[in-house]
Amino acid sequence: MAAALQTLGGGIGITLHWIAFTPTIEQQATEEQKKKWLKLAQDVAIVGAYAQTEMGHGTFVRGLETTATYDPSTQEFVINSPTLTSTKWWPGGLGKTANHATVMAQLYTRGKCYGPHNFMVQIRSLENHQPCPGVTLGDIGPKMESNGNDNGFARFDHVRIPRENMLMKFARVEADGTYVQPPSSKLAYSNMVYLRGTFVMSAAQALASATTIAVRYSCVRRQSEMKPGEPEPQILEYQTQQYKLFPQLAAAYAFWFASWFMTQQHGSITGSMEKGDMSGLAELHALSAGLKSYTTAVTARGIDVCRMACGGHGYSHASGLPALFGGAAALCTAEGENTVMMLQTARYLVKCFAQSQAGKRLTGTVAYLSAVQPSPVAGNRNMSDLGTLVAAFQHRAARMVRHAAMQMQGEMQKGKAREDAWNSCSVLLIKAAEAHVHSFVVRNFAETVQTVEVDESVRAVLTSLCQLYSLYGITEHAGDFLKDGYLTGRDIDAASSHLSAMLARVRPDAVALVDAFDLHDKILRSVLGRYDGRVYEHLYEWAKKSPLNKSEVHESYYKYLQPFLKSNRAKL
Ligand SMILES: CCCCCCCC/C=C\CCCCCCC/C=C/C(=O)SCCNC(=O)CCNC(=O)[C@H](O)C(C)(C)COP(=O)(O)OP(=O)(O)OC[C@H]1O[C@@H](n2cnc3c(N)ncnc32)[C@H](O)[C@@H]1OP(=O)(O)O
Ligand SMILES: Cc1cc2nc3c(=O)[nH]c(=O)nc-3n(C[C@H](O)[C@H](O)[C@H](O)COP(=O)(O)OP(=O)(O)OC[C@H]3O[C@@H](n4cnc5c(N)ncnc54)[C@H](O)[C@@H]3O)c2cc1C
Repeated sequence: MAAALQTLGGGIGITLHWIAFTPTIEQQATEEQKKKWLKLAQDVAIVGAYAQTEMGHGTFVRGLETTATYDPSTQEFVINSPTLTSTKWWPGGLGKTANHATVMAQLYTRGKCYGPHNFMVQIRSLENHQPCPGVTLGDIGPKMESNGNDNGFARFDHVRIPRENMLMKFARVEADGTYVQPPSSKLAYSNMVYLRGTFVMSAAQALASATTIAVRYSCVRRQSEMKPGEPEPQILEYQTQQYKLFPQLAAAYAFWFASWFMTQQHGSITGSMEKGDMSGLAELHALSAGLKSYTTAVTARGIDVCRMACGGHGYSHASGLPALFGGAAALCTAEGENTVMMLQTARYLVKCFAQSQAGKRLTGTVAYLSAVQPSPVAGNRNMSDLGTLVAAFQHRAARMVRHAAMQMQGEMQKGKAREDAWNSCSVLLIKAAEAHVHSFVVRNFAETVQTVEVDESVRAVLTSLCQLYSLYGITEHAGDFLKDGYLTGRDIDAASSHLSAMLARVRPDAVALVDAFDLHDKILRSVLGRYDGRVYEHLYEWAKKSPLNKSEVHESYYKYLQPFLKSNRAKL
C-alpha cells in the first residue's frame, strides 16, 4: 500500500488504479474479460479509477443515480448521469490521470432495475488523453490532504459501451437483455470488502509510522528539569510521554497482527466462495467493516496524539505527522464511512445474538457471544494474565451486544417498527460493535504473541506490549467493565498500577520496537523520525528550503507591508 501511495508526481495519482480498479477486474470480471483488461491494467498500459461514489451518494450504494440501460438492438449499455447529484465525485485518479474507469451504475434491462453493477468505461483517448465523446471530467479541487491525488468528477451523457463491458463474473445480461441473477447481490460489493481489509494494514502502517517518528524524536528531544540541577532528560523519560505513545505503539502491533488475520480470512473465505460456498460472506463483511472502522478511527486519533507529543515541531510538515494524520483521516471516510461500517457490524451481531438465543451454536469471531456467562463472577482477578484480560473484553462485548439487542426488542415490543427501533438504539449498537471489534483485536493480539515463532526474549516484549494494550483499554473504558460487577474497583486499580509497570517495562525496548517496523526514512518522510537522529541540523536545512526563503525580503513587503508601514508612520 505504501508503494502504491507514492504518486507519480503532483496532480496525478494511480493509487486507486492499484488498490481498487485492478482488484475490481480481478474479482468481478469473467475469465474472458480478464484476458482483455487485466494484463493491460497490471502492466499500466491503461490507467483506471474506481468510479462508484457520486456527488449525492457515497454511503447508500443502492441510492446511486448513474444508469446503465441495456439496448438489445445494438447489444450495448447506455451509461448516463441523469442529474447533477449523479455526477461521479471523489474517485481517485478520475480527474486527470485515468483513461478507464469501473463505473458503478443502476442496471436497467427490459424496463426493470436490477440495482448497482460494475461497468468498464473508457473515459479518455489512448491517443491524446482527451475525454471520450459524452464524457465530462475534472478534478474536485483541494482537499485536507493527499493533494497529489487527482480525486475527480465525471459525467456521462448517454455514453454507449458494448454489452461485454459489464463485469459479468457474478451477474450477467444476455444478448437479448435477459438478466441472470448472481449467487448474492452483494458480490458486486466484493471489491469494497477487499479494500476495507487492506485498510487495516494501512492503519497499522500509519500508526507504526507515527509512533516511529514520535518515539525516536522523544529520545532526541531533551526538555525541562526532572530534578533541580540535573541535565534536561529525554522527554520519553516522562511517564506522561510514555502514557501517550506506548498505547499507540501497542495498537500499531495489535492492528498489524489483526491485518494478518484479516488477510488470511479474506483469502480463505473468498476461496470457498470461488467453489460456490457463500456461507462465510456475512462474517467477512462484518469483520472487514468493523476492523476497518475501528482501526482507522483509533489510528487517526493516535497519530494526532503522537503529533501533540512532539510539541511545535510535531505541528511542522517537517515532522511528517500532519500529512500522516490527513491520510489516516481519509481512511475513516473512504471505503465506507466509519459509522456506517460499524453499524453493519452491529447488524451482524444482533442477528448472531438472536440465533444464539434460539439455541444455535455460534462460530468464528462471534463464538464467544454464546459462551460468555451473563452473570458476572466478581473477585480478585490476576490483571496481568492475558487470559483474564481477553475474557474481560469478551464479557464486556457480550454484555453490550445483549443490552443493545434487548433494548431494540423492547422498543419493538412497545410497537415501534424494526427500522425505528434500530435507529433509536443505534448509539448503543455502535458502542456494542466497537466493544466486539476491540475484544477481537485483544484476543487476536494475545493469540499471536503466544504462538508467533520468535525468540523467547522477543515473545516476552510482545507479551508486555499486549498486556499494555489490554490494560490501557480496560482503564480507558473502566465503566463498561464495572457496570455489571464483572470487574471491581480493586480490579481497575490493579489494572492501572500494572499499566504503569508496563510503561516502565516497555521503555528500554521502545526504540527497538519502532525500528522493528523497518520504515525507511524515504517512507517516513520525517525530519523528527530520522533513523540517524540528526534532527536539528536537518530541521534547519529543511526550513531553509522553504519557498519563502528564496529571497531575503519577500515581494509581499514591497506590495503590502511597506506602503502600510509608511502610511502608519505618516500619521505619527
Ligand atoms: C508506511 C506507509 C504509511 C501508509 C499510511 C497510509 C495513510 C493513508 C494515506 C492516504 C489515504 C488516502 C485514501 C486512500 C484511498 C481511498 C480509496 C477509497 C475508495 C472508495 O471510497 S470506493 C467507494 C467506497 N464506498 C463504500 O464503501 C460504500 C459504503 N456503502 C455500502 O457498502 C453499502 O451501501 C452498505 C453496506 C452501507 C449498505 O448496503 P445495502 O443497503 O445494500 O445493504 P443493507 O440493506 O444495509 O444490508 C442488506 C444485507 O446485505 C449485507 N451486506 C451489505 N454489504 C455487504 C457486503 N459488502 N458483503 C456482504 N454482505 C453485505 C448486510 O450485512 C445485510 O445482510 P443481512 O440482511 O443482515 O443478512
Ligand atoms: C480521500 C478519499 C478518497 C476517495 N476515493 C474514492 C474512490 O476512489 N472511489 C469512490 O467511488 N469513492 C471514493 N471516495 C468517496 C468515499 O467512498 C465516500 O466519501 C464515503 O463512502 C462516504 O460517503 P459520503 O461521502 O456520501 O458521506 P455520507 O454517506 O453522506 O456520510 C455523511 C454522514 O452521514 C452519516 N450517515 C450516512 N448514512 C448513515 C446511516 N445509514 N446511518 C447513520 N449515519 C449515516 C455518515 O455516518 C456520515 O457521518 C473517497 C473519499 C475520500 C475522502
